[in-house]
Amino acid sequence: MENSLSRLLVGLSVQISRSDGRVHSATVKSVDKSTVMVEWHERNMCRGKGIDLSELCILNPEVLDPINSITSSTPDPSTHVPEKVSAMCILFVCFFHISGRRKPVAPVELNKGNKRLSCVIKPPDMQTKRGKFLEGSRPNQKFFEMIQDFRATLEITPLSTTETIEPQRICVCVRKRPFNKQEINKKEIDVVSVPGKGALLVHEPKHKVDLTKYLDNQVFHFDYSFDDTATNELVYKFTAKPLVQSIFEGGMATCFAYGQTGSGKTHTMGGDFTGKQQNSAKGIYALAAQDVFAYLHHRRYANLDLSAYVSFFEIYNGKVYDLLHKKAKLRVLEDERQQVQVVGLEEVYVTSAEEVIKMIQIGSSCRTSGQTSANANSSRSHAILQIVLRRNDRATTLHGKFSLVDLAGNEHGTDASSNDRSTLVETAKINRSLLALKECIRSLGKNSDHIPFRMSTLTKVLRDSFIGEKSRTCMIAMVSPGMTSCKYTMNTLRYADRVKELNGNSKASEAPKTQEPMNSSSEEVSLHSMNPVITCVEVSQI
Ligand SMILES: Nc1ncnc2c1ncn2[C@@H]1O[C@H](COP(=O)(O)OP(=O)(O)OP(=O)(O)O)[C@@H](O)[C@H]1O
Repeated sequence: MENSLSRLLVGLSVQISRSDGRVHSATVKSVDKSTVMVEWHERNMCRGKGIDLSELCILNPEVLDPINSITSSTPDPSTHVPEKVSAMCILFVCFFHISGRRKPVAPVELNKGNKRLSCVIKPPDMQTKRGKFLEGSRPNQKFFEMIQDFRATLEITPLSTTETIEPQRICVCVRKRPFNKQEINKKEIDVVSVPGKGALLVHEPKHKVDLTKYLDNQVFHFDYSFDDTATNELVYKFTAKPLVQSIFEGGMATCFAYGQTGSGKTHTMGGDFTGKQQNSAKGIYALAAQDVFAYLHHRRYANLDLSAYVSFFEIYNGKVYDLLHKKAKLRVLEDERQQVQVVGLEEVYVTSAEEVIKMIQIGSSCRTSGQTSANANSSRSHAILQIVLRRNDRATTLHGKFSLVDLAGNEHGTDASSNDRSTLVETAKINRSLLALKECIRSLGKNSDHIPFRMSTLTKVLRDSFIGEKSRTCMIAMVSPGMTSCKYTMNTLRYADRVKELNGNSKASEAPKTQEPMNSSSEEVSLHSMNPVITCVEVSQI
């Protein structure tokens, strides 16, 4: 039966429909049960995929013609009638299936019958692998294949390390983390594609009312997009690194890691994990500290006579806890001049990046093991590491500050599964602070006089990050790749998109002109070439 059908169809030019909606011609190569393998040429490559026979018939009703013409014409004695009849039967069944009976078919049955894959036609040894891959069943196999099919059409432009970095007042980036072991074991589907040039796509699996599966492919554009192979060093280079220089020029810099729990915020900021051990030297905190000391020891800034200090604290449920002082509870006060002070916050004088890394380790361990329920709390608290530059004068005047923030998981904003009172209060606080943060960055982007920093403890303690011409902000939105995180991924991207959208629309958001980026190996640059006025934001004692 299959042979007959193959003979009738193989070599035919047919129209095929791609998961991105394109319809184009392809050639039938083989028929296997109800799946028709087709091939076509695209970008100098031979590509192919399997299509359900019923689907092929919808787009190509003329494939029925050869049979019709055979049956309507005078019988040819040389033709093997039983074969033609069986082929006709298959096509008839297929046509019948499409025109009337498809809707009531249960999705499971659709899954079984509608095997569809997209692949680049490769040499025979690779095709064997493809066969094996086809056999592997996974939940939502159809969606998996549709995404693969879509990805095959994407042009990938990897982020080059030599790419020039545009100075921006507000920079918004996105980073996709790789699958973890658990997700691989569960055969999770990767619904996020990062083609590069700041773009990121979410292939949101959806069902039509008749249960037909389709992908809602949504594109987002950011300043930079990092795929799951990006290292912390690469992410740092394009995000926080450009901000280091601004604190030496009297500015306030802030770098936020935003995203769902488990999306990689702590990995990015605090350093990657080897088992349960975190390598604090490999996170953005440590990489920024290294650059701060490189700048501090450079001749360009030597005359400023600056010293570096570190503080590390956590905001949980609107309360501030000092991570460098056994989680001591601290008070946030504001004076009549709107200067905000975290009373008693330990600011440790540091002389090297290694010392900062030690502080990060102390603070991180305090964050995760300071309380019985602290592990759960870590994803519900904001952790803030501040590297402060002070002048070596009597008042140790504040010169510049870099705040690196590992935000609480944003999924609480949409997760209403718990009605436990304390969780609801906690959720409300997180939502409020994330909303306030967005509003403050928005005001910064607009150069607005009114900064709604009083909306939350987070924005109160970061108040000086949102004021002044030299404030610079970077947000790294983290996303998990899996289909089960799709809803949260979309929320993260919409939030980040909103921040970027404001940035893009606002003329005032253009980055203030800074000096040429400093190269530690470059010749000494005279202080005359620097901005003549160094703005100092003084923190008054309350
Ligand atoms: N880019 C990455 N490469 C490899 N592993 C990663 C990456 N990002 C995250 N991970 C791993 O994923 C797990 C969760 O990451 P992480 O703890 O950083 O998430 P999180 O967003 O900080 O979560 P929470 O909000 O609960 O603190 C960790 O085991 C981490 O090592």
